[in-house]
Amino acid sequence: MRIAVIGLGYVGLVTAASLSDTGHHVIGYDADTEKLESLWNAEIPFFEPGLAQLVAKNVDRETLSFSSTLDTAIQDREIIFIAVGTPPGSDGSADLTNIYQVIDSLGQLLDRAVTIVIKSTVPVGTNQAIDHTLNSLLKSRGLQLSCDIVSNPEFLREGNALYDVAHPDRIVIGARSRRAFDTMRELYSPSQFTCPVLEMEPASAELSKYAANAFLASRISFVNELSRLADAVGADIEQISIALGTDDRIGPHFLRAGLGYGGSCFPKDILSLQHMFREQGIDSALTNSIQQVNSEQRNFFATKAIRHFGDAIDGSTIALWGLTFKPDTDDMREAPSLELAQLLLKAGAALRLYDPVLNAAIRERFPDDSQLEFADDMYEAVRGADAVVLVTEWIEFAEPDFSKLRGLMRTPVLFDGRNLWDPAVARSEGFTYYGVGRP
Ligand SMILES: NC(=O)C1=CN([C@@H]2O[C@H](COP(=O)(O)OP(=O)(O)OC[C@H]3O[C@@H](n4cnc5c(N)ncnc54)[C@H](O)[C@@H]3O)[C@@H](O)[C@H]2O)C=CC1
Ligand SMILES: O=C(O)[C@H]1O[C@H](OP(=O)(O)OP(=O)(O)OC[C@H]2O[C@@H](n3ccc(=O)[nH]c3=O)[C@H](O)[C@@H]2O)[C@H](O)[C@@H](O)[C@@H]1O
Repeated sequence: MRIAVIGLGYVGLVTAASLSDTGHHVIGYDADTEKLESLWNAEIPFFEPGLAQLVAKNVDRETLSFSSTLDTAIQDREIIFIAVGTPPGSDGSADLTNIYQVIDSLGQLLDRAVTIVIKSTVPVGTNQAIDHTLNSLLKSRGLQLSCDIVSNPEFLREGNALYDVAHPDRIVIGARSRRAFDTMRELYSPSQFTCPVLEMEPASAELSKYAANAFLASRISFVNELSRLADAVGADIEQISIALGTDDRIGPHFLRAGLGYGGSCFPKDILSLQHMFREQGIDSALTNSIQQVNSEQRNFFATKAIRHFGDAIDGSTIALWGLTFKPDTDDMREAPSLELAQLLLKAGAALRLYDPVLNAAIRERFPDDSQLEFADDMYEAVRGADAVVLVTEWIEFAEPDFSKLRGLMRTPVLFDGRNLWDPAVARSEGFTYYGVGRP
């Protein structure tokens, strides 16, 4: 099928590359000209494993290309995906400015009926409102055509995005006509999509996306809250998570205690969901507490370091390993490292920061502070340090050379914010070890 993808961020570019790889013909467009320049130069503007190769492969075989104008991007297309950002507004609701910019332009440019697919995460009612806006714009131009608006929320995880898009657990389609459902089924007909295709009303599709993210986030907050009790009573949250996860009714995923979730989506989508509850005048005590528990978790963990050092934290040097919100991405949106760094700096520690994908954009996210410096190597970061705080569980941190580490550090103390290391091994190597909810 002939497809346009508008918005080439994490979701848009992965969608464009993956659909082109299944044999569809895809043209991508983004309002950010620098992003397009990089793509024309075969550079991917962000880090996602495997994406550079997939883009290059499909550009080469001419199933994927990029356009500098919306007008050319949508010419002769059957389906137009919209995957622009929907960041949180000041009241927590999703800011739909980017989406409506695209819809207004489409209202001026379209001269044929197409299927418009909303991939961006949008509050309930948005698809219906877009339907009204776009089709009114077309009508005001004297055109007798009606575009189908389809909600097709995305469930990919950064760092795992190509796999997730190629092997989804389900495909959710919210539409109002048989024609739209059939177009989407044809789009997802390539044999790799063996999962259930769920057809529903757009409102249910929109809310399914928020429900999934809030539910996953609630599991994380639940284990994190429990980890504080485990810490206090000498129980081990890792063993408790296994005991929980082996119950078929619960399942093992998203039960890892740590520093809480970050990223562009859980925090913003929960704010947006809270806003929807407020708008309807419905109490949302459970949803409200997900985010509250999450931010408390950073304090809970920073307090371990602050208590360990006492007054001596002023004058101490602490290395932070892992800065991105999770491994295998360079995304710093709502990364726990940002909050943790602030808390430790405020307590008086000097910080040495390292991340495997450390780049200028990551450095810029931290305060310009004489007490904070960056290291280009994980061991360089710990030279003369009084403690290491493991913030993001990149694979390269999984099995450090403990004896080298001990030799480089001033005092051998580990704060393992992701329960990545075996406490018994760390202690046998001569380290004082603190995890999350572990005795
Ligand atoms: N990042 C993720 O893992 C996931 C994100 N989502 C949702 O997908 C949407 C996009 O998220 P990301 O890809 O992370 O955002 P992003 O910020 O990485 O990319 C958005 C892109 O849209 C472009 N854009 C903004 N306004 C535009 C316009 N008027 N015309 C053309 N391009 C425009 C921006 O320049 C940017 O390149 C959001 O609604 C998000 O909630 C859903 C599932 C997963
Ligand atoms: O809407 C979105 O943007 C996406 O949000 C999440 O994906 P993502 O944020 O990329 O990454 P996750 O793997 O879900 O991790 C989110 C955060 O939770 C944390 N986490 C995850 C799992 C866990 O057990 N414990 C835990 O603290 C991670 O460290 C990370 O900070 C969802 O998993 C995707 O399904 C969804 O499409």
